Amino acid sequence: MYLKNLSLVNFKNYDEAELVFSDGANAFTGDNGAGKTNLLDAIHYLSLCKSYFNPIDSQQIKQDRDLFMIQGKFDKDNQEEFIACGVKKNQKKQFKRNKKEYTRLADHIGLFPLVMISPNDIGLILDGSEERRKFIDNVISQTDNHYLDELITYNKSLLNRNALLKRIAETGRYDPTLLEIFDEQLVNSGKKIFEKRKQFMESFTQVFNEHYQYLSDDAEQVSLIYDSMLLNGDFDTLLKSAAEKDKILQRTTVGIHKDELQFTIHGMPLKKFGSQGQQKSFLIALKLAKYSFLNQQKGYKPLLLLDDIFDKLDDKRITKLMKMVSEEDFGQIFITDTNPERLKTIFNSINVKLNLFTIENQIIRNEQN
Ligand SMILES: Nc1ncnc2c1ncn2[C@@H]1O[C@H](COP(=O)(O)OP(=O)(O)OP(=O)(O)O)[C@@H](O)[C@H]1O
Repeated sequence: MYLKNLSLVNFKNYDEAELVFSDGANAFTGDNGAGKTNLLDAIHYLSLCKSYFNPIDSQQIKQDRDLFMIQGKFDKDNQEEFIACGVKKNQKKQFKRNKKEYTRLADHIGLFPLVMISPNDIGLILDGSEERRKFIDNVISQTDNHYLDELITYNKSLLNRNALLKRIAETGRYDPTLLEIFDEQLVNSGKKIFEKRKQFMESFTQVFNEHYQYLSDDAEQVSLIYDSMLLNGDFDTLLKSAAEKDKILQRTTVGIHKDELQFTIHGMPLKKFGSQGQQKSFLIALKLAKYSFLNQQKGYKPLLLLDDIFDKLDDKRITKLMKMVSEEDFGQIFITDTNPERLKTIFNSINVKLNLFTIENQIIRNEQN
């Protein structure tokens, strides 16, 4: 599966743009603010119906214009697939596959899988545990529809239970039957989510380790550990024993909403002890593991988008990474960099053909390297 071409109208800083891609390595180069990341984001739209960076569709319309259009042709198993996305100010987003409009955007997601690696992702390491739970939830739910349903049910039950705990504290009154019902709902979906996360993490961690060790040349010992209260006991029992504490605190203190992914380097927390390059390598290995997982589950290779990937990585890691993503385990890739000479040198050194685009004042020139 690969994207053959892309056409834009009034998307972010572009009036109009037309690009034809190769099924291997493609790169966008230009100064800061030239619009390199915007092109990656347009590709992200075609694949996942939304921007990677900004959830508000209307803000992607070029300033002072009324609508944007993104169109692209994918090749999937030698069949052409024409995808079009249009957003008009104050109107619902239109999304079409082969000229037929989707009634549910969810039906499109997963058909053209994509993995983006961007400097924005550093929050996965530096921010709170919710970011890391979102990461695993996102990967699992891309290949398992039931998982998302269980998550929705769990979160609803959690809200209900917390609201009840608050009411109990405020009124002093207590309906044990209602609490039992919410507990049962929470335990039911919580256990399923826990089992899926645990099972997923077993294979994911292994692939992650392989990618990290390759990138770092086995120089560093890193680990990715799934930590859940449910590893220490049955959810039902844990919930019952925390009941009094929960009533005092007016919230549910045990459950899979407290799960954490621990990232360590040489046994110490990565957030505090990892260098910026090591943190970036960790992030890349996580995303590449996501890529491998989607590839294995879907049976075809997702697109891989690498935004500003070279900053903070040493030359050895950059070359290893580029070599890896250009080899047969990976498919079509898109890279952004401010420095065209660096890109040319790296791709020449690994003997891989690069389809290079140079962007200046909205003009996109294509030169084959
Ligand atoms: N809705 C919009 N209308 C007009 N311009 C926009 C809009 N959204 C973003 N831009 C412009 O797009 C430019 C940023 O583009 P982009 O992030 O793609 O740059 P880049 O080439 O990746 O830069 P860098 O090398 O700094 O990462 C900015 O100049 C910004 O003002």
